[in-house]
Amino acid sequence: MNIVILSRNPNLYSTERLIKEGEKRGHNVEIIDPLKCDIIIEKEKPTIYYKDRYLDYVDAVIPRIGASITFYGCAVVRQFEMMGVFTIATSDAIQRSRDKLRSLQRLSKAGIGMPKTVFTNYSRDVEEVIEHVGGVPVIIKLLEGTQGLGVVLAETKNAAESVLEAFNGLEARVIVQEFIGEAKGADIRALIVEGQVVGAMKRQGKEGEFRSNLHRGGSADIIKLNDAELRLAMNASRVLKLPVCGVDMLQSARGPLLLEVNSTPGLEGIEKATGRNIAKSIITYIERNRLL
Ligand SMILES: Nc1ncnc2c1ncn2[C@@H]1O[C@H](COP(=O)(O)OP(=O)(O)OP(=O)(O)O)[C@@H](O)[C@H]1O
Ligand SMILES: [Mg+2]
Ligand SMILES: [Mg+2]
Repeated sequence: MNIVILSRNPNLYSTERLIKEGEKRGHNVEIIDPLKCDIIIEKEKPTIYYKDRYLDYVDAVIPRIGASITFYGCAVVRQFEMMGVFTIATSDAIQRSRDKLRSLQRLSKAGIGMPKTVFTNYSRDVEEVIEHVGGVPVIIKLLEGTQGLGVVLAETKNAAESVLEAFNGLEARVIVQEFIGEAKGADIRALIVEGQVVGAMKRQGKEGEFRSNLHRGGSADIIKLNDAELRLAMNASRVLKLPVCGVDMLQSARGPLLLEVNSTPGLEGIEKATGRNIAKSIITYIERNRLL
């Protein structure tokens, strides 16, 4: 099979692992920078031009699209879809998952537990907003943040007010969320392939840090999920139509609460914490499904 990894950086752990496992199984795996693709649209002959050739021989794509190039990256994935190429994440699903508000709205409708969340357009009635989520402390989050940047813990009403004012001044859209103190600075990342959990880790923020992101200095350990956690992870993958994804959740007194679903989950943390070969699971998933 000819497999294309859409990525800007060939040296990332995840990219290297996918190439290695793909080649081990006899596939030709190529990395293509989506920003260097020209999308050619005409009647009934969609194609993609890359460097000096047409990408008309590709059987499957693995999008690894960074948040900063979502628009262009998704346009390239969509073009592959139009060409009948199998993708492990559709352009629509990637785009939807990048917006936390849009995702949470869909997931709440599907009955998935989550921290109570408010989206508001102005900062005047901060008191009411804070009341909606049960009082301070509250979490304030940029809708399109990643790696824990743009996630703020406001411990007092004054702090919440200032943060909301600052984000408003920058015209940055945010959600206000109930702070789940029981999580104690930890969260769970479940890695899903083909709709099933193939590995899970608990990430613990460093001392004094409420964010558990590995990029913020957190550490990770393998964890066995209970039934409620397994169900939540698989439901989230199904609702957002992301058969391959990373589902983040918090453990709370009222059971697991969904934080977000990542359409391009990193493999390094989860493979190292669990000892599982997740790259191989992704390749075998492609083998089983591209002919469907
Ligand atoms: N409502 C909350 N209550 C308690 N802790 C929270 C809450 N929301 C987020 N956190 C903590 O902050 C971290 C970052 O939040 P979140 O995952 O929403 O942001 P992100 O920037 O999108 O991160 P990622 O890199 O995983 O995409 C979480 O992993 C969790 O540890
Ligand atoms: Mg995120
Ligand atoms: Mg997260």
